Amino acid sequence: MSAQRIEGKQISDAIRVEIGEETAKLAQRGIVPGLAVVLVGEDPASKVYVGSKEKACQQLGFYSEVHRLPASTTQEELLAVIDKLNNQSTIHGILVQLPLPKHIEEKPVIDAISVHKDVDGFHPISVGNLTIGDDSLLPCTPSGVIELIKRTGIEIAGRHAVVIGRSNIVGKPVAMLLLREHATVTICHSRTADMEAIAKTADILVVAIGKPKAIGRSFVKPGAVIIDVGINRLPDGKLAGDVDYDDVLDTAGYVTPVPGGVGPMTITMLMLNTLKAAKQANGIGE
Ligand SMILES: Nc1nc(=O)c2c([nH]1)NC[C@@H]1CN(c3ccc(C(=O)N[C@@H](CCC(=O)O)C(=O)O)cc3)C=[N+]21
Repeated sequence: MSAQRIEGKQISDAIRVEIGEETAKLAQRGIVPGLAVVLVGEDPASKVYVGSKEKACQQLGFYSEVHRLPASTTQEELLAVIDKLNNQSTIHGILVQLPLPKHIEEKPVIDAISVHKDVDGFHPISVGNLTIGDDSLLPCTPSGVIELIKRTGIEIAGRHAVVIGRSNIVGKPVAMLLLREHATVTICHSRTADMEAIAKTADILVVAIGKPKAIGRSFVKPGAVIIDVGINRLPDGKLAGDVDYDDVLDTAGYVTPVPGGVGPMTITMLMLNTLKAAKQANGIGE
């Protein structure tokens, strides 16, 4: 038996159609969702991602601004750009592309973004709201993971979900979201003793460790749902996930590909957050 491939690109396209319809309705009331992306420096991968975000905005009829700042930009200059965007009424979402150059501290920059415009969901208040179950803008990759699972028709409640990785941008928030969906959640990381044995008890296995093809079939319970968050550029230029896709195919029940899995969902959830922020700024509830 071969695992079913979860087509992230197709699911993402379907959600974008829904976002486009909502955006058209808002346009009739004179509301246009606006996203500002701030890119500091010349990281080639970041440039590609920022280009995809810009394209998604165009496709959906959003207003977008990209602020391309030189690598020499100071912390103060970056904070001044954020302050301006916080106060700009045409902008409902602000995303500062990470990683930032080494001379800029991440925390003061994230803290400076208005919680109402925090479409990355990285602000401490957004993280706190997620943790206590209050409404907030959810981090894009983690909410994309949940959407992929739900829209594939997979039940989360009562299942054992194992998250491999404990980063603030993926591992921790995806664990909180799975908990909110009533999974029993285990988080594994570099100090976990016998990760293989724990992973093998997972009904849902979410992998976000940033090591190409690190997770093979020896980590997989037969029939398990595997969500691969990794995007690693191999020396030959190809992309690989953190999961060895071909190796797990005969054991898993469902598996996401890379590319075409979680990646496209991340950008779609960013668009959804921007739409939500625009509605909230105009006093329109969910
Ligand atoms: N403040 C901030 N927020 C982010 O959300 C953020 C960030 N910084 N820094 C970088 C990471 C990475 N990221 C991706 C988004 C889309 C794809 C994506 O669409 N990938 C496609 C194509 C990949 C390709 O061909 O290069 C796929 O997986 O199929 C990947 C990665 C957002 N990030």
